[in-house]
Amino acid sequence: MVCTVSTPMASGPAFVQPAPMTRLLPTAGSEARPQMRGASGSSTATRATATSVAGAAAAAGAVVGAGSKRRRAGQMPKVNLMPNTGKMPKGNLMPATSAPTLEINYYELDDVDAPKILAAVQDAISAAGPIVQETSSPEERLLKVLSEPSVVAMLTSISRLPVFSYEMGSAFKENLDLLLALKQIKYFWSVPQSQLVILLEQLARQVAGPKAAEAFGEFAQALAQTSSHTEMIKHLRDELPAEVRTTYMQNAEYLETSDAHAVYPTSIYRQCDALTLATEDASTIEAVMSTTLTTTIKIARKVLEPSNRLLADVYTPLGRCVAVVDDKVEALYGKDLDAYFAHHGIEYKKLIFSGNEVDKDIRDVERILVALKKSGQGRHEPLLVVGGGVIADIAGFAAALYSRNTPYVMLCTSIVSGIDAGPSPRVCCNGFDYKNLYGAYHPPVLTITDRGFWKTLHPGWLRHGVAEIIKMAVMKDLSLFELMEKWGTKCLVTKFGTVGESVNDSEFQDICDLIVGKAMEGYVRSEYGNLWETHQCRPHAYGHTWSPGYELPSGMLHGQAVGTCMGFGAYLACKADFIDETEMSRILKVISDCELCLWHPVMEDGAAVWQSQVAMIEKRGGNLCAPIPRPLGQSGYLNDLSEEELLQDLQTYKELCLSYPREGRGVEEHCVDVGLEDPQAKKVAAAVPDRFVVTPMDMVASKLAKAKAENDMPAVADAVRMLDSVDSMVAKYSSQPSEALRSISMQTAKTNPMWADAEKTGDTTRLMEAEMISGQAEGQLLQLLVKFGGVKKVLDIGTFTGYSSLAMAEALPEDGHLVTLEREAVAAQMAAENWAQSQHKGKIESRVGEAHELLQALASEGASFDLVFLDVDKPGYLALYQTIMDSGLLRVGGLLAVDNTMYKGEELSGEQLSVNGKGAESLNQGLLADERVHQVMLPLRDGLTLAFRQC
Ligand SMILES: C[S@@+](CC[C@H](N)C(=O)[O-])C[C@H]1O[C@@H](n2cnc3c(N)ncnc32)[C@H](O)[C@@H]1O
Repeated sequence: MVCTVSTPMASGPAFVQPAPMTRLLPTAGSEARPQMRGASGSSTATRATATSVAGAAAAAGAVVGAGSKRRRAGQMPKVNLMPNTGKMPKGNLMPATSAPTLEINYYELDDVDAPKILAAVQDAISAAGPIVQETSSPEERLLKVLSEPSVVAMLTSISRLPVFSYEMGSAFKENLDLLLALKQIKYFWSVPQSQLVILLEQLARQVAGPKAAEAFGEFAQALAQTSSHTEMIKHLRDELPAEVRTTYMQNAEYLETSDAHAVYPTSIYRQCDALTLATEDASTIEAVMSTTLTTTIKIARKVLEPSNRLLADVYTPLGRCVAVVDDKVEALYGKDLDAYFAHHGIEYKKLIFSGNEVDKDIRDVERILVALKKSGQGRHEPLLVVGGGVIADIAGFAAALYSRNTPYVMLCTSIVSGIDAGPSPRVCCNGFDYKNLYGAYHPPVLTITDRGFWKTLHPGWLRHGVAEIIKMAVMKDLSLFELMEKWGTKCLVTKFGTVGESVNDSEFQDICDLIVGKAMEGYVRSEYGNLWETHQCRPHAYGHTWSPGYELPSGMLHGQAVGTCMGFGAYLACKADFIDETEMSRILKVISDCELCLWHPVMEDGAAVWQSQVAMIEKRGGNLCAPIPRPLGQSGYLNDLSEEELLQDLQTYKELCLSYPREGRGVEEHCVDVGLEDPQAKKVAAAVPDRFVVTPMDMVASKLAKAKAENDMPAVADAVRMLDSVDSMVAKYSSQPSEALRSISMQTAKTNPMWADAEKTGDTTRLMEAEMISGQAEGQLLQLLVKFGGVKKVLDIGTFTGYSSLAMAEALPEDGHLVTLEREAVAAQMAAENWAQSQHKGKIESRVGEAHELLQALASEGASFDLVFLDVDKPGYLALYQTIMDSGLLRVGGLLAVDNTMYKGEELSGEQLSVNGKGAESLNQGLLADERVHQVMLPLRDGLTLAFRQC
């Protein structure tokens, strides 16, 4: 699909086409200048300049001469300019001014003559074909191609065409790929060398077939290997033969005044035009301005396979690609993206951002802007945006803001972005708890939808996206509706032909593409003609009139809420005689078959639904303008619905829905059902003041949340300082350790180099670290437990340098006994040396070996302990725990203390657990499932769990 979006330049009074153009202003100089004409004046000098330049182009064989000019650069509306006769047209009540009006026209372009353009392209391609296959260097071949008279003629003449105009679109509407190439060829002078050759290849494919295109393709690949292929064509001018150079330069000079877009473009995807009318004394000026944007949409397959050139053709000429990528997409397809760009020799800079609704704040947009600046993003190079609806919205908005507008290519990876948010001109972010409060109108220059990405979508997300397809089908396309009736369920089950047997079902593959393409086409047909939302007849707002009032409170997925609103809209359409009952039933059935919600209990709150209608009327400029089908497949608008009627209609609609499967309810209706946070819960939590801050951790979390919301780095630093100080505070206000324990801490702190050597020499079986020591807070807790519990017999599993052993021994009574187990003889030896000076050393018995074996031995000796401290390698935790319990090593009424049960917070981070993290998790689960113990996990240091053996 190739679309040109043009905003209407004029509305209101009818204008009449002007007499042929003449200019009043001289044309010399480098800036594009407006051409101003008075009622009757003209400048022959200026006209002579234009004619002589046009003559030069004609001499080179240009297909369109100066005799056939248009005034429009882009697709200007068919305006009729008022003849400036000084007399008012009949029926006009406005008095005429006697002074002549000055009229400023900005551009002067050639007429579109499709057969001539086509012939010129054919001539150029057949002349260039043999040249690109020569054996000389790619650089030489390119110069030769550019010097070929028919190529010169084609390029210069296309550069003078209104390529974004309605006439151009109509002339080439039967061949959209040709139209797309011609739109860009206009800018040939300023595009990179590679880009021009890729465009020639595309032209060749359209006018001379795949074989001819192949030769250009090979040439493009050879050229892409040269160091200069990213340089603009105009930089080759001095290497061209003199007469060729002169022709190109004269063309450039001519364009400077007739259409500067073509010779000094800031963007090859948008143009401007205006009509300015001024009284002779310039005391009153009436002007209208327009912006014309061009965009392309492709429903494609296997976009990231190296053989697919859609992205490569955009980024090879630039030599690099800067991309904003959704973090979840990066996790799933990051390697494929890396490999794709590496294969094509394109430098790939990826900027990863979260694509969650909660991360759709203006600060998230700002973060993207900062990243773009850091990556040196240029205003000419299209940014690549890869992801779903949220990334499409925030990265598109960042692109709109960056350098006031930067083009971007949207690679849609979700169903919602693939048919709705992706090609949407409405880019935005949330603010002050309002969805999409800030935004701009900035569609991508290229949107690519590849449903291959949908295979990894949660089924709930697919359903939610299907709602948008049904929306377009009901409002715009009966044939799409019929496809959904027939294939909607299968699309859901097979994730649009991306899983199971359906992958090899070519007929179904085509059906899926057709459904996606038609949904997309319906969407842009509704949206692109009303780009700035300057009126409210917006068919794509079907299903979006009443549900905004209850979507958040219900916690429903957007698509599910849209389902309810579409169903209700269909019911109202039937009631208004816009559709008949059969059509209404068909609509409700498709919604229900696609497992979407028709009715949700939240709709019982009629007052809230009415409030939504009131808010919508305000938003829609005082009109309800609720889009509903009229008839099925076409759009109508409901404008009057009183509160009383609404409440009554909701009740009748509810009764109707109850007869549908699941009593009208959807499958996995709510955000939480598909693993997403409930946005309402999030909103409520965000609104909760600091009164819920009751612990230092709460305070840190609260500060960090606030800092995140306000992008406040000093507040982040403050939170970090607090976190760092927690251990010091615990140490400060806990009993102080003995001198012997202090000494063990100090000695152990120096051991790291020694442990590294010991591992290398094989003196230890594992790498030990000074940080393995338990330390003061735990030491004091263990001492307290020994004292409080009247403990006499302690088992310390994991001696290391002897800190926990000595700490507990110090607390034991004189007749107390502690057995400590250690696998590494070196550590056990060091511990013994550390206790050597302590008066409590006699209470300690050290055993060296694998804990498991040592436990078996202790058990066979009939040993039993009041307190067991477990602090060894985590993967063995659960097995050791079971041995301790099953063998009776921990007596009933005894206490088990286990260290590191929160293992580095791995489980909290949500990242994949390490083997140690998994070991800690297994033990935690084991404790939970074991009724013999009553336990509590304390967030002391790395987590310390105390488990009392009750039976
Ligand atoms: C974290 S450190 C113990 C720290 C000590 N409790 C303290 O208070 O400083 C773990 C010790 O257990 C030992 N260890 C690890 N796994 C073991 C096992 N399966 N059997 C015996 N000892 C083991 C290690 O060699 C290490 O010295």
